[in-house]
Amino acid sequence: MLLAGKWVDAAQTFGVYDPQDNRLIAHVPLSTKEDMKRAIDEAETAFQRHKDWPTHERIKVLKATVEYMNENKDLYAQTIATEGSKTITEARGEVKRAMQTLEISAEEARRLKGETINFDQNEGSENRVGYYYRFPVGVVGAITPFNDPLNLVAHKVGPAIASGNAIVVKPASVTPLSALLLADAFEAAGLPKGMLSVITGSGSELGETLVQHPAVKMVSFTGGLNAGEKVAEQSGIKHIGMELGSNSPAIVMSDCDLDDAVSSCVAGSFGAVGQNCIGVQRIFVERNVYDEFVKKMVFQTKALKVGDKLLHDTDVGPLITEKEAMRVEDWVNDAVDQGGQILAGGVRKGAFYSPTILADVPESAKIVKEEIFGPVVSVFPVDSLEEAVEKANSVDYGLQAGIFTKNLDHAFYAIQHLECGGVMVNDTSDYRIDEMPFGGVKNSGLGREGIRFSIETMTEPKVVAIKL
Ligand SMILES: NC(=O)c1ccc[n+]([C@@H]2O[C@H](COP(=O)([O-])OP(=O)(O)OC[C@H]3O[C@@H](n4cnc5c(N)ncnc54)[C@H](O)[C@@H]3O)[C@@H](O)[C@H]2O)c1
Ligand SMILES: O=C[C@H](O)CS(=O)(=O)O
Repeated sequence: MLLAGKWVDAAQTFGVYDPQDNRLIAHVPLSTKEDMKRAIDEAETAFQRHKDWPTHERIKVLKATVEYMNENKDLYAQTIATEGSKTITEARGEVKRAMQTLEISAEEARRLKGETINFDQNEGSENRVGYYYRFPVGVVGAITPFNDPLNLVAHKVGPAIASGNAIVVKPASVTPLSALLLADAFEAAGLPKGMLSVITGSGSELGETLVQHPAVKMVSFTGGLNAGEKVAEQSGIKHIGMELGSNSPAIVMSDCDLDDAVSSCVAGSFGAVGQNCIGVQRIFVERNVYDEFVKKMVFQTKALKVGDKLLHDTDVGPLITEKEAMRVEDWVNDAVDQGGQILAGGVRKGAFYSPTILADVPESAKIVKEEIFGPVVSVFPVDSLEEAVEKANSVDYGLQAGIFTKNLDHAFYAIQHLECGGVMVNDTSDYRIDEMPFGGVKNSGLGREGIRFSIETMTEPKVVAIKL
């Protein structure tokens, strides 16, 4: 088989399929542990060779990468929409964000600095001057999920390159093409050979090799809790960044703009087919507006167009596999068996699952306690903000949360008491700009992404004290 200009044994490849119709769209290398080790060794060699790679050159490569992506943005969008679940409209949005992520990375490269230290604050150190500066850890190992196959890879590669690191990426096996295209852009932009490698294949097979390799000094993982726990166990004494799952709540108070809350919750629950770490999964509505809220949300949800991802007026595409759609169906049926009511949706057709609203679901149900990662949201009436916050906090995740209210006291109570990494006021949890600190507490992860924050985990401070 001819693959990327090289003849390879077909057994050394695996297929990438469009989840919409199971059409084979590409073959990519089924890399081995030896391939991963070779990529890491190349990364280490490249890092050592380019330790003095000047910041202005790093900025130039990042900016040239963005230019290349902009010239090919239709190809990038088409690839995201074809290999993944996103509609073409959502995919175009992701390409724009990925370019922005790399632009911010170039800016943060310029801002990467240390500080002077006034040693004379200590008696006996009056004759010392100095500072600390940040230096790159060396080789970063990155493992990325399927749902944002371009921007979440950019969120690792951008800061790594900006801070002078080499990086080896293991993308999700179902959506590797976007990561490979990103590598093409960096190559076209003149990134020195070996500074970035994308190694495709099985996560469990290659992930262990990547995170345990002694040359890998920082592990940056984004994915589900199960895999994240394995990566954390395997990594050992290394810098580690964990961006994991969630089960995000929205609180709707009666004093809010209800129409705004409804439209935001519909978008936040069903965007990207709900395969979104900060998607809305639970909505707590103050009882005196609960019926009106539910009626309006059901109406808008039923109006969503589910269908062909590549059509511009499609709102919701397929889940990433039919198997995932069947899992979502099972979780909904489990909730119904426990007394839950389906107010909208609840219908599966192949990999498609209609946007679903559940009511009267017991709080002990799996679909309330765990991460559904699908187009299903559960609504609950509450009698007070305190009750809403207590219920919002009653899961083992804490990534982001949203509260709709015009009352500042309510907003600041929620800000103070919600256990999570981000609180959005008058918006849902599904809000992020790529520069802000992003991450969660409890089982939602360790550390923060967002370019400047990623760079901190990919660099080490070194103190310099000069005795005069
Ligand atoms: N917090 C965030 O920023 C964020 C962003 C996107 C997705 N996510 C989470 O990711 C999950 C969905 O993505 P997914 O289905 O691709 O996740 P996943 O955990 O199944 O896979 C994520 C990555 O880990 C690899 N992997 C799987 N098992 C592994 C192992 N044992 N060792 C090493 N690597 C392994 C996979 O190949 C993939 O590249 C959801 O839980 C979602 O919330 C979190
Ligand atoms: O799925 C989780 C993503 O990190 C959310 S976003 O696409 O970056 O906003």
